[in-house]
Amino acid sequence: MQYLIKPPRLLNTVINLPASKSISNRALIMHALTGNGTLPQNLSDCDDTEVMINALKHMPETIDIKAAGTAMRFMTAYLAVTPGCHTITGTERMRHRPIAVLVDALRNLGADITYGAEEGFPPLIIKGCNISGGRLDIPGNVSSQYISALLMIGPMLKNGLTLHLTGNIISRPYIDLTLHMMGEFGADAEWTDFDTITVKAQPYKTKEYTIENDWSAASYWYEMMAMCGSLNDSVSLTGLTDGSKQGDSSVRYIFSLLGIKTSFADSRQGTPTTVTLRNSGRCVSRLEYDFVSSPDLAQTFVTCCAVMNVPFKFTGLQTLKIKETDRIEALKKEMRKLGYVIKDEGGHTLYWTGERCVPIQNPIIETYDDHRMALAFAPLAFRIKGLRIDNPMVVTKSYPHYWEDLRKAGFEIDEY
Ligand SMILES: O=C(O)C1=C[C@@H](OP(=O)(O)O)[C@@H](O)[C@H](O)C1
Ligand SMILES: C=C(OP(=O)(O)O)C(=O)O
Repeated sequence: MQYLIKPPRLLNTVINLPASKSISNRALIMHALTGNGTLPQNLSDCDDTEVMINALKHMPETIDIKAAGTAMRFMTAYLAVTPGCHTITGTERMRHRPIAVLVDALRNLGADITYGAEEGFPPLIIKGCNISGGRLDIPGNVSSQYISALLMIGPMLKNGLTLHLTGNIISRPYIDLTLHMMGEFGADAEWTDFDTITVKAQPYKTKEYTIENDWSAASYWYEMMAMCGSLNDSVSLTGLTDGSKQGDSSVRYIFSLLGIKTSFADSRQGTPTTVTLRNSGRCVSRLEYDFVSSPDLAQTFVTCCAVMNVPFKFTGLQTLKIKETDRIEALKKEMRKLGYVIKDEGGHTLYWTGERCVPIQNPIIETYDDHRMALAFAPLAFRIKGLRIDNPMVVTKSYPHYWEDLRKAGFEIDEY
């Protein structure tokens, strides 16, 4: 199936964003480790959180985690300290997303995990047992989700846990988010050096918890504001917090360089409120940015900057090739269809010098089972006539009501 997307003339709408899947999936693990208490409120209704809710509720012998990276990594650590024997598997892509760093770390701590097929990749067969914990060196340059997964079981280990992260630490705000939430759930976990984290053997406490909405999802509305470019347009997004611990809240600063102004209805830090976006019409002529702390925003800015005719150099993208698809290749290929020649360097940088090629008429954007391909390309419809998105339902991984929200905002979406 494809969606043909026609934009509205004006963008004036209020959007209730989905809840953050990163916060939802952390809250679910911590809630499960407390053993009781009320379920966190405002959990995301996205696929990646639904698989986690079902896995924790039913604990079947074989857990199919589908395409959810966080759920795969967090559940692996959780199952390692939970009685019972489980196989955890996922989609074809998930069975090719590396997990050896986490499995090695858990095994070094005493966990009983075997590979069900290829060494280093899911499926995993995990027998829960008592792990005493201790100190461990672990690469911090592959996926922060391995670190978060280990940290979250730290309070349950007899000797607590000290992680020494080696290599260039990537996606650091996600580790900080984990530590912050662990503190909210009563754990004692903190950075004790710039590369070392210590978790005390101090159990979680039950906590009533409400999930903040998703700043990564907000990025697509920022992109639409930048694309439509009229001073009379405005988009309001609900449930976001000034001073959010979500790393992707940095989107507001990066988009300020592209002219988008952000204002909070309630300026008290830490209170979820409505955020209003307006376009000032002022924009930098070139953008350089290091996305090592916010890799999920890369697609938003690659698509947006090129179509706004802002040459760019984006670094820190080394993790993009092991996400839902190889995002470096997917971006280069699909942007070429639109007439933009994006180049990569060393597997960690994407840049655009302004070079153009002949665009395809009525282009069909492939989404490669990657929600962010659909989410980031759809806003380009403001500038690209006849834009179609292939397999548009991929958005359910993080933002199930995206297309409904676009329709609400006045987009016409026809199905083919
Ligand atoms: O911990 C998390 O919630 C996430 C961490 C990031 O992954 P990496 O640490 O693999 O970059 C991010 O890309 C992902 O969408 C969510
Ligand atoms: C990379 C992502 O998700 P995950 O790694 O959790 O599958 C994402 O949502 O962009």
